[in-house]
Amino acid sequence: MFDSLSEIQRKIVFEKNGLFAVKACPGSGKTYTTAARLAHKINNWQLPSRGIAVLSFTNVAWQEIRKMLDQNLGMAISYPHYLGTLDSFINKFIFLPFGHLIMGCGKRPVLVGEPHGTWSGGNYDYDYDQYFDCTSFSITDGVISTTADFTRFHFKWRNKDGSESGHVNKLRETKLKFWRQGYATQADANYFSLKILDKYPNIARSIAMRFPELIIDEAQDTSEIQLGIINKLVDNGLENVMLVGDPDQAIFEWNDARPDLFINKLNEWEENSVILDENRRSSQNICNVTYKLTSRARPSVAVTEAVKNYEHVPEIICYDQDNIQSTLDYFLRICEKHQVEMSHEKVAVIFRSKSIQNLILTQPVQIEYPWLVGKYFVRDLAKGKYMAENGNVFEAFRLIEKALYKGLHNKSFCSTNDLESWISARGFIRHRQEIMHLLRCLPSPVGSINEWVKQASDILKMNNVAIRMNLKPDCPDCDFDELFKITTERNLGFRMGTVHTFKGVTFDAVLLILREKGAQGSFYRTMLSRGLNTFDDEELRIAYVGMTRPRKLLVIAVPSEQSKLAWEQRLLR
Ligand SMILES: Nc1ncnc2c1ncn2[C@@H]1O[C@H](COP(=O)(O)OP(=O)(O)OP(=O)(O)O)[C@@H](O)[C@H]1O
Repeated sequence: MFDSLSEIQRKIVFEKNGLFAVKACPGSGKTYTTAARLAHKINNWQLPSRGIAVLSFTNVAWQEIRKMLDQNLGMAISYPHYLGTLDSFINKFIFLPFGHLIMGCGKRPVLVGEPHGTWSGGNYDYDYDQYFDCTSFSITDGVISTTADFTRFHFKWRNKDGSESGHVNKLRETKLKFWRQGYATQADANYFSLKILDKYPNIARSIAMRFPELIIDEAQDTSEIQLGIINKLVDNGLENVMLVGDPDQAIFEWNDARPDLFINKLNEWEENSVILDENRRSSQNICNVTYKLTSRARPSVAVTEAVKNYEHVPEIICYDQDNIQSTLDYFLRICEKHQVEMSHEKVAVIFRSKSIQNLILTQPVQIEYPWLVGKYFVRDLAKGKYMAENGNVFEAFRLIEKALYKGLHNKSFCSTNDLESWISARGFIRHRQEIMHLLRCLPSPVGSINEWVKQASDILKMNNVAIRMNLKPDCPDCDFDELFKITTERNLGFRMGTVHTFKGVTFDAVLLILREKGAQGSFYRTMLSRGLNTFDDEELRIAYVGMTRPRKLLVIAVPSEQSKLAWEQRLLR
């Protein structure tokens, strides 16, 4: 692992210390270098109860570091060091042990909402309780949405004159109510953690003692609050921080990413910082095209022997919405012609919008969901049965037991503790037997959901399970497959997913499918003709992350000749 490091990578691995940032282009070995630095540090570590924390943003990203260490050096990370997500670090060392000091609840808080579990709060359509899991607070204490999907809310956040609508205050009250009961979402956990470190500097000092070295991968995705937490640790004695990231790849699922935060840090620590600008993933042809979407003056240099001179020049093609299959066929023919092996590891179809996936899998674009607010356990029971029938009995069991708990106790959320106490009160064996019995007895998950719910209600009654199941009275009936079809890539032979799911991942060949507009509603061709680049707009960064995944083949598909022209003018001229 160490032998193949470039000179500048070696500097990062063996020499750099103190506070510094590494600004790097796609495929420049950010993950590889981070893993190598960690290995080198651990091999020379002298402190028995203090360690290095290596943090990334997604589970996929930190697992990639773990895999690189395991495969290259047979090394595993254990105490006193910590490898995981930044969120998990914040939860474990700040929020869960100390959250009660500041939340107004008398006990250790419980994390709810994704990724910790589904929140099903609220008892009627306009009940603000249902929004607890998709709202939080900003660094300046304003209520914010943590979902990009504003159709989830039954109201507008702003009045016509731009002022905050009265609904926002209702959301604030809901947040305070559930906080006092000890519930918090991940965004709340970050918000409170910054407040904890601010109010109790001793806690910040003890974390800086426990982890004298912090390495943050994908640091371009650090939010203002998370960066605030890192700054607090530095203010309280943390001496070694390495932030490694690429501002051109700052993209965030539910919020505008803030590449400027990383750039500010880079400027603040300029003297000690480093730039990694050799591309170890892609061909020079791909580098020559993709950099044109950024503000950089020159393409990065492709250095990997096996791909750097690969002859295929990225293509931009038009697709027909009603016949996306012909575009797929075209891409697969190119892969075949260039002898790219068709497999999930090597080939991917990547899109910005999930609606493209529906086109590929010929699923309905949108259906109205029949679930009633406050009765989401009906969905979970139906989904559990569907999953069991499709071979995923373990997950189905877990979904059904939590759904039953919520239905029987009229609760919005079932935490691990709730579930454990319920199971121990019922008796473990009886609990398992009853859930398995119900899983078997629930009607077969085919055809009409209305019909299924009627039959399932009777079955629950016969089994003395006292919960009432119903659906929205005026919702059109839908079919099980429409509701729950598990999107399977298995038969397609290649990977398929949104740009966000493939961040940091490498393929040999990529088909990137874009719509006319990004999710925020701006036309790509307008952004391109106005000369905007990845620094100006998150939609362009998302497209950039997608187009920098392949080693050898890149095909970008857009929906009209006009779009094609705009993309060609920017990337291919
Ligand atoms: N010094 C090196 N020796 C061998 N392989 C390397 C080296 N540096 C990087 N690589 C390889 O180059 C590829 C890209 O590296 P890596 O995934 O670390 O880049 P990255 O900068 O994290 O990419 P992205 O910005 O897209 O997330 C990987 O296959 C990695 O194993």
